[in-house]
Amino acid sequence: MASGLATAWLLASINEALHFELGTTPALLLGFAGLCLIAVAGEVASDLGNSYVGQQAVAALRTELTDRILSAPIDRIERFRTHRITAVLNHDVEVLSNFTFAFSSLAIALAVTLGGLAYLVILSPVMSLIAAIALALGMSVHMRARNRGRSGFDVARRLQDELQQHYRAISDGAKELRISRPRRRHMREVRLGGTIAGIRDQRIRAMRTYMSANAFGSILFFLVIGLLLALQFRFAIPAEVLSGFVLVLLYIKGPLQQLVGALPAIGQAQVALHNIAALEQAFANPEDGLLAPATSIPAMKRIELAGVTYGFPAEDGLSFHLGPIDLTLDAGEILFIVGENGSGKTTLVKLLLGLYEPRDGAIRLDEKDITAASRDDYRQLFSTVFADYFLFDEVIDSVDERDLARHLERLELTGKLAIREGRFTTTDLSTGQRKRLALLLAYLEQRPVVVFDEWAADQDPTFRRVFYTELLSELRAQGKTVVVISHDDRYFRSTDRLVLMKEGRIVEIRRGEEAIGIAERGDA
Ligand SMILES: Nc1ncnc2c1ncn2[C@@H]1O[C@H](COP(=O)(O)OP(=O)(O)OP(=O)(O)O)[C@@H](O)[C@H]1O
Repeated sequence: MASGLATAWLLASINEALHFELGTTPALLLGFAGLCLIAVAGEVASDLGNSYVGQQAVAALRTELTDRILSAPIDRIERFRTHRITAVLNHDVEVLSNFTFAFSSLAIALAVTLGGLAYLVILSPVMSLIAAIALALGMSVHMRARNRGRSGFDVARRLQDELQQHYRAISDGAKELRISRPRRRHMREVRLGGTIAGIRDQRIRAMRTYMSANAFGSILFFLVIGLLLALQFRFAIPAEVLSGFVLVLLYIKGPLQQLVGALPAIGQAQVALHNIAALEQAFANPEDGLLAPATSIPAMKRIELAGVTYGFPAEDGLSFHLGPIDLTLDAGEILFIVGENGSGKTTLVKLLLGLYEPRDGAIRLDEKDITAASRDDYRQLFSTVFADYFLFDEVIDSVDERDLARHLERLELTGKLAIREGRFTTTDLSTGQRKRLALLLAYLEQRPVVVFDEWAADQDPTFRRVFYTELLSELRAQGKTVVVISHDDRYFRSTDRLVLMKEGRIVEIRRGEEAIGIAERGDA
């Protein structure tokens, strides 16, 4: 602000010096030098301070957003969709980051403009009224352009979400696209082509609106200056006032255009802020302390699900309703959950793990109800290998070398990889081997309950047998409780209890040997 005001003051001094009868005096020169110094020093300080504060704010925003995602309810994350999260984290935060760099020069431009206008009012209130009317007209056109432009950027931003989705499809689905020419062409011409062209057209349209408003603003400027020149004799405008007006108007045209030129960036920053706010709001979580330091692993004797229900919201189709579910899980047992595809096995397990909050009913650990405050401690009971597991390459648990060697041998991974500086030396393994590595991580976590969702689905027959007949009972022998979602009816005899699910409900619970009956009847 100081820099901008000093610049406006400089204009006033120059105009004064032009009409000073005694010529330039030392005082005038000294004042001129002082104002130059303030203008330049203010600009430098403002730029430096701005980039520091701006980048601090952007770093804080990045941390805040990733914290939100780390603590968000899992069902909200699933509903929000990964590509939309990526678009907010990459695109929207970057737009804001870029905007912060422009901020100091915009503040200076604003101060120069305001200071210049203030000088005009001092020079001639009547003539500045004419200038003010022209300016107000220009502003109103710009405001309308801004609103239209912003809605264009809004549409373009929504298309950007789609683009992220297509980007994922062309990298994750590279193999499928390479095999199928029709799908590849459809992806290029229809999906990618349509979205890319849509973003281009929306942006061009938005920019065109801004540019037309800009041109109108320039014309207004010259009209006002022309009008003043034309009227100078009719209204006997003093030379000092006229030159002051022309000088200031010509000078502030630059900063004013800079301000107006920033409107598209401001429009995009507003859209970005709106998206960030939407993500923050969607991911608010009633659970506190999810980012607190790790505590010791809890113990369990019995977990009880009493009248637990859950429902997915019906967005495009029929909603799925689970429960009411009554089920207990005792320490040291092996429990199989079986049932047709879509019967609700994974959903039940997500409730058991405390990943979904039950709509009704209660989950109890050793007869104590799990609440929002205790849910994250409760989750620490479990190690998991989900059907759609994610393999982290970092090992954060302390590893006993002999233990590791034993596990690697057990999982037939000896010589394939090692742990160096807390990381697996490679995760470039076959599909089945990667899944064994996920199992190894679950082992290393040393939690009391281990949950496998269709773990054996991509294992060879020999290792599948090892898993069901040896590994599970080894885990039980170590005192662990094991929950297995399975379609392998040949191995249902490996369980202590078997839960059969159908259409979101438990329809049968069998003990030990009785489970074989289900397999033989082929009910599951
Ligand atoms: N994220 C989701 N949003 C909406 N509905 C979902 C979601 N996940 C699952 N569903 C619905 O819930 C039902 C149960 O899904 P779930 O994954 O629990 O089945 P499952 O028994 O584990 O099936 P599978 O054997 O195929 O793994 C499905 O029919 C599906 O329609």
